[in-house]
Amino acid sequence: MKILSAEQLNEADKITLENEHISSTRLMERAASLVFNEIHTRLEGADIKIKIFCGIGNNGGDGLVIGRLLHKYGYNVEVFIVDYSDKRSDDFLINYDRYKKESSSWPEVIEENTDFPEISPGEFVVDAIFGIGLNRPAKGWLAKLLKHINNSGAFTLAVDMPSGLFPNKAPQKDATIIKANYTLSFQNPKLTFFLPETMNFIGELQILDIGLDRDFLKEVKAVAQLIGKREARQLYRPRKRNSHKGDYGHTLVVGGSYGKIGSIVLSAKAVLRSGAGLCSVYTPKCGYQILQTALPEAMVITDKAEKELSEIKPGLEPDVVCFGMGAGKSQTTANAFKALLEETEKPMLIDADGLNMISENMDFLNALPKNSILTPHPKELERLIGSWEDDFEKMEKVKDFSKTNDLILVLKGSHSFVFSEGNMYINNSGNPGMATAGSGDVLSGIIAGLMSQKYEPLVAAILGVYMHGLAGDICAEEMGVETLISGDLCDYLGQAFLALEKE
Ligand SMILES: NC(=O)C1=CN([C@@H]2O[C@H](COP(=O)(O)OP(=O)(O)OC[C@H]3O[C@@H](n4cnc5c(N)ncnc54)[C@H](O)[C@@H]3O)[C@@H](O)[C@H]2O)[C@@H](O)CC1
Ligand SMILES: [K+]
Repeated sequence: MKILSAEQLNEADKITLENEHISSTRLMERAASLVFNEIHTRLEGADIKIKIFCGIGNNGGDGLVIGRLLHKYGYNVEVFIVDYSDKRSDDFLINYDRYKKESSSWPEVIEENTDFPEISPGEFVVDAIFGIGLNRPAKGWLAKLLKHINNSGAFTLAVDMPSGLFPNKAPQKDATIIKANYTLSFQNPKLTFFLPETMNFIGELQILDIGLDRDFLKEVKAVAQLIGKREARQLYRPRKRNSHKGDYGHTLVVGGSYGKIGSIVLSAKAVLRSGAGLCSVYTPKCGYQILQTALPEAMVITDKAEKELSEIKPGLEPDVVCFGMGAGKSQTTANAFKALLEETEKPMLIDADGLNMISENMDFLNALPKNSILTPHPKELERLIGSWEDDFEKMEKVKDFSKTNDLILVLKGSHSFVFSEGNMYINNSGNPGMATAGSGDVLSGIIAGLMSQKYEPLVAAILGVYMHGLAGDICAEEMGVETLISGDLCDYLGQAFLALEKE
């Protein structure tokens, strides 16, 4: 699904009105009716107190339509106009009048010195103060009102966006923002919903298709692509009946050091579980028995050194090399890594200490085969590209870094991001249970395993990240988020592939 900016959504809005020959009031009625339907379906006429806070722009107009419909269906609803400016939008005014005509009660106006209405924890609040039109932080009494709603403990539903959040820029550090339990957003998700600093304001997210112009939406260049099951399924290639293990490639996992052999056990297991035909592991001597015992399906080749990688001479030609997990970053290992980079021509996957060694020797980037994949977590990323002011600056820096160096970057996080050629893909699977030791080693293995099966590196990265999250989701559903450990992610990959294929 495409993630669009406020400007693009406004453009889509305009084009829809022209092409469908409808008024903006009609479009507002359509969008807000969908919100009403969602509320009505869930509340089923319950006698719960509903308070709707409407701004004076079109988000407020939506709120008034929702209020009118709830009123019509007999709900116990109170509407408040948050009167922060006299620049009321036309559709706000039309719906303000309609509300007054069709409902028995008039909305209450909240201004600078008005006492805020009391809100109790059992009530239902609809936040229709600001949507994508927010152009500066909420200040003064307005900020106090947002805090008052947040402190009430009431269930809060945000219309289009939680008020106070910008769709495509970072909020100020001390900004006041509605902390929604649920967000019903129109047509396309907004970038801010997926960034670490702002994602927690959204609560649960649902996108409502308000029927904006299909052709425009198809053509417009997305700010980013959100990768869900539908998108992942399109990337997946089922196996042919008539095939053998050679068709699925040979992955070489290189890494491990004394005390950190577990990391490559996890990566190699994920390589095989994601469908690679063969997996070899190159490791210091101390890893030999551990690997052969823990993972008899993998072949093991050892370095001449006992406890660290000193010279990477596997004596085979793999389809893909997956490097770095548990490798350590001694000078000896760094030299061996540099030599490996220089000898390798096919795109590689670099993780963990491989990334740290690059950060300490940025010239290694020149030797990295084009289209290789780097999989940093935020700390590793900071070592690679330096610090950033906010999430939006971070995204721009990563985009530039991946473009300049001709590589694919997977930024791991609650929503992992994949960057390639100036494009951005946001993963929508996964859960907090996956914040556990070794989860990244499994991800590297999955992506490398897919690369060895001749998935293009970018496709392997996007699909791999999705499958990793999906395995985690299935797993968490069965065992809970606390209990999930990385080995489980490998074990549940099979169920994830089955779930991907199922409608
Ligand atoms: N674009 C679309 O396709 C559709 C949009 N609709 C609704 O329209 C909304 C956007 O409406 P608007 O563009 O009128 O914008 P909003 O209703 O989000 O807010 C706009 C008003 O607030 C003012 N403002 C912004 N930040 C402020 C601040 N911090 N303090 C005080 N005033 C501030 C602006 O100058 C503007 O007058 C969407 O979020 C959605 O709810 C829907 O009605 C249907 C279709
Ligand atoms: K809102």
